[in-house]
Amino acid sequence: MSDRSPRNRAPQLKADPVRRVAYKVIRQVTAEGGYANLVLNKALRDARLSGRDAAFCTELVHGTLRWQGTYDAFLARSVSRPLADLDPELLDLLRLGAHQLLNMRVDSYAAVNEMVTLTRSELGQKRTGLVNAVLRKISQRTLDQWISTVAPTPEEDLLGFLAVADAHPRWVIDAFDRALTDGPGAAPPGEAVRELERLLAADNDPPRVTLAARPGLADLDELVAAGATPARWSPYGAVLEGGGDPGRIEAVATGRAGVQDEGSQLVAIALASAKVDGDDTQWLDLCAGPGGKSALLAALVQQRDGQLTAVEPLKHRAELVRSNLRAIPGDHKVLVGDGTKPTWPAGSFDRVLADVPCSGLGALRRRPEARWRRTPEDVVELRPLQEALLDSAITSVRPGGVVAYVTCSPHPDETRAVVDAVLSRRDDASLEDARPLFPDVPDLGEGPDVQLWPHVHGTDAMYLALVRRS
Ligand SMILES: C[S@@+](CC[C@H](N)C(=O)[O-])C[C@H]1O[C@@H](n2cnc3c(N)ncnc32)[C@H](O)[C@@H]1O
Repeated sequence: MSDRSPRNRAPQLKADPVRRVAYKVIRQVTAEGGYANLVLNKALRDARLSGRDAAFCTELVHGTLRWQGTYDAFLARSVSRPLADLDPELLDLLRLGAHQLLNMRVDSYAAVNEMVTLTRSELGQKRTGLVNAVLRKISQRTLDQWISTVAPTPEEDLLGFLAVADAHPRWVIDAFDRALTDGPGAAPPGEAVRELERLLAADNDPPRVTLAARPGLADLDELVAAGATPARWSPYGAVLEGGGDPGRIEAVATGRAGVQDEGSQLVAIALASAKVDGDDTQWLDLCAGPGGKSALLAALVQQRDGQLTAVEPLKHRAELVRSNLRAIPGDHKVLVGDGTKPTWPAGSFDRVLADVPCSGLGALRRRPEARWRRTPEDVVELRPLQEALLDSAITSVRPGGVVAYVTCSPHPDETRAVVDAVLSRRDDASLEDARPLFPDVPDLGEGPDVQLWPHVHGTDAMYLALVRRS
């Protein structure tokens, strides 16, 4: 963020409206479990912030949330009582101040004064002394100096150092390290640490907005004419380099194109392009909400005169699937139901997507708060459902048909471990090499499953295993 003189001005009596909006958004995320992107977009609209003010507010919110755990480690050294004893609203103000002092080019004097003024207006005069004192302490060191103060040295504990320096919970770093060491597309021996560092850095960069032209309804030229650049591998993908509101593009507004990460497009295309002999008209999306992949699959099966059935247990998410399918011709069905309890006969489908609920650790770039909200227990708790859904997907596909097991997480306990466990109990299904279904995509390793990475492919960390029913 560049130095913005209006933000570096002398102390104000009234709180800066942009910082106030940022603070309110952060409160809704940390106290009420809101999703930063949704809450922020609404708050920017309600406060009519645009241009530089909107960009400043976005950086305040995203940066503060992304770096939360690291700032807490610094704050714990700067406050005389345990952080857990601080009022949560005060802690959020301190985190917001720390972000401006350590990661944005805001003048320290201005940052502290603005936060004191904001404290006075939001929490009353009594709290201003503590905020002033703590933020002055924070301002006495640079980010690197703070990291050396609180983190283990890289020689002592490299992953512990990276957890602080790159703002990821330690358990997440351990999982990424495992995936990069022995998962599909593992880094060459000795390279895993460098890869891990690149991955963590990529997670701290906001992703570019990628669009998918729905086959038969829009083509890439139309998106390019609207200012997008063709994506690297998806024949339907285009990137809005400068960001901006995708809804202004007519094809997106009318549902002929959608916003979809290139990795999500690639896994759906991979399922659609696996070789299947015989009938190929009945496709199932077993975990469909909100329906990004359903839309791409429905458009593709429509070109084969076929039909997509999409299943989603949550009514409001099933509505989102319907809305995503609204522009796609054909007799596609959206069922509100539990994918582990099929209401259709076994072997009804030629292709099945099981894009199972997961920790989402592959999409940390787009969800700034997610890394601190998820816990290792989430991964453990999701496991039985993931296994049951893959099992049900295999039962739902006919002999000779294929299942794509997909997660937007590279955590080994959600990817290979699930596939191995399910296949070890079934003698009617086996794993196939999925790499040829990703033509031209580099660095897919030894297979047979595929792991995409933000730092290698610029996509979310999508995982795909291709299972064929015998
Ligand atoms: C990773 S998301 C799917 C994303 C979707 N394929 C897309 O591209 O938009 C997983 C979905 O599975 C749904 N889900 C949860 N439990 C389920 C179950 N028992 N059966 C089917 N779907 C389930 C969740 O509600 C969520 O919408």
